[in-house]
Amino acid sequence: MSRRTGRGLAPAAKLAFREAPAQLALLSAIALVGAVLPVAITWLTKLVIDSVTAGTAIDDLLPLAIVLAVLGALTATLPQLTQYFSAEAQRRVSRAARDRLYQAVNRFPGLGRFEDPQFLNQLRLAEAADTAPAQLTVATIQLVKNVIAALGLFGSLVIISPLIAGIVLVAALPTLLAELALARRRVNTTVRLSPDERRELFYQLLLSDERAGKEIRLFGIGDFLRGRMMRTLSGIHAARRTLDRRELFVQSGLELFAAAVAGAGLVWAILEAGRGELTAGDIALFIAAVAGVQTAVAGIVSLLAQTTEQLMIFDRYTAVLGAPPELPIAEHPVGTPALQRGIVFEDVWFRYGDDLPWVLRGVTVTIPSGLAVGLVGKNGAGKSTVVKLLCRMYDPTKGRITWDGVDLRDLDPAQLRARVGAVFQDFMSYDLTVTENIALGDLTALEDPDRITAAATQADIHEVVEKLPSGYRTLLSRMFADDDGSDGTGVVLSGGQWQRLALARAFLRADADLLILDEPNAGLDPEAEAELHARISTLRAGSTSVLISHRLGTLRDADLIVVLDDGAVTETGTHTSLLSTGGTYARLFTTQAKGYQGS
Ligand SMILES: Nc1ncnc2c1ncn2[C@@H]1O[C@H](COP(=O)(O)OP(=O)(O)OP(=O)(O)O)[C@@H](O)[C@H]1O
Repeated sequence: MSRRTGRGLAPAAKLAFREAPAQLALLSAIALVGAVLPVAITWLTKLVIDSVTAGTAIDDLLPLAIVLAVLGALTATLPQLTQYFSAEAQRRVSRAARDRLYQAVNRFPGLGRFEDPQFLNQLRLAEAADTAPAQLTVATIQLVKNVIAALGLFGSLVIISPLIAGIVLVAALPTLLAELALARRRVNTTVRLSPDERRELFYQLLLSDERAGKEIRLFGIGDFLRGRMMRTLSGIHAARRTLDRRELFVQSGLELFAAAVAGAGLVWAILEAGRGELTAGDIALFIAAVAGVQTAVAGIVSLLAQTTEQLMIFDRYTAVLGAPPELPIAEHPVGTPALQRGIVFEDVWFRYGDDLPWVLRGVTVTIPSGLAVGLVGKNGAGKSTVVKLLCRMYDPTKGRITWDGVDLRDLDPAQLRARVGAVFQDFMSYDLTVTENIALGDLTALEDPDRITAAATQADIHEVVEKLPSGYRTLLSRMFADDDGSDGTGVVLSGGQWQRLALARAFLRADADLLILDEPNAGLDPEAEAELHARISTLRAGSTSVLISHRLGTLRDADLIVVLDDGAVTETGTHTSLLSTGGTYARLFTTQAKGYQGS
């Protein structure tokens, strides 16, 4: 166990003892009893045998036999008690460990970590490590127990034959080294297989996903995906098989070696007894002590290996917990005041990774406070990226974005986001009730049905909701059943209806300083789209909005239209001024208008 890995033991034990103090204290007490019992039983057995062979009266032997029987019964119950209390400790500690892990995950301010495969591998290992603190602590307690037991039995062996005692001890050394090497190999294999296991999980989820199911069936790609999943699984199994084989050979070899040492010791003891050097009780003590020491040493070795393995896994857990925020958070963030003047992009350059192409190339644009700004551009021009930067999901690679003159980097991201309402292009549909789906926009509305209804009405989904089986309490899911189990099928909305719910979620923040709608009308019919825009202009009159749409007609009333082309702003102006300039906007608009007129 390296010193770096070993350092994880203290925080793991601290967490474990804080979450399950009673269980771990009981486990320690049970372990102590379990450590002393084998030594006591071994010596009592010798005493009984020697007394029998010396012809001691049965009345004197009976109390000894009863004590032995009681100790035997106690020995039999200890494993069950150990199992019960360690399972309970495991549950309590892993619950706390998981809670901490996802608190840490929630603390990452941006999206960068979730697009980093290395971090995702780390996270997958950390997710599997929530049992590590309890396992480590229980293993350490068991380790101490085995050391005490081994010392007691070893002492007994030394009394009979220091030479054999020495041989048994030395014989344990290769086992220890081999088991530690195997433990390290096991963890390295798990780390190496983590990306494959994530991929295998991806295929599994895909094959049972309702949305993917449509394409899978239409294109007939189920067997293709299943084949890929099975190939990945075979690769994982092959790696694990290689490891298992190695363990089989190493461990069988070690077992044979231990048996040979014990056998040789037994032959020696019988020869000694033949020469009258050892009594029958001595032989019984010898056999029990050799077996006991070997079992205890094997236990120590396997616990050390387990501890090493768990510590290496716990290392990944602490790595995720200790990962710094991927966006620098100002030590003393400036409060985010209500937007007065506007948001300014100052020569903003952005790419998603150092080895990826530039997505924004020197964007300089002002979103003046109180105006509705339309963002227009071809697919991949960088519109949604601008939106993500506005919410500070990422920081510009070069340049800066200011909120009333303050760099977004100097603001507290949570405060900034509290001032923004948004419907993203890839908005979420939650398998929750209608109320919950809307209230996620502002959790304070969860207990305020009037606000929920008002937001739903503004998004023009109220009437649809009222017709649902349980109105606003209807569960929108085919994946989960209602809690009361009365409706096993759940309700599914149409694409446009989901989009309206996402709008309602954003409208809960109707007084937000900035409302961003990234193609909120993609799933809406033309009438609904016109109504939506009329409603937004009334609702947001005098407030700042950024609207993205490929249907340029819906943006013609925007106070300012910004055209983005290949990551750069190429035109800005009103609909009328841009049409008269005859640039990209004019070309796109005229093409669309012609399309609608059928000419
Ligand atoms: N998370 C990401 N990681 C890497 N590249 C990305 C990521 N998101 C977007 N991109 C790339 O950035 C470019 C701009 O994408 P963006 O989504 O901003 O365009 P858009 O103008 O909103 O396009 P559309 O009209 O199709 O929605 C694209 O080339 C895309 O491949």
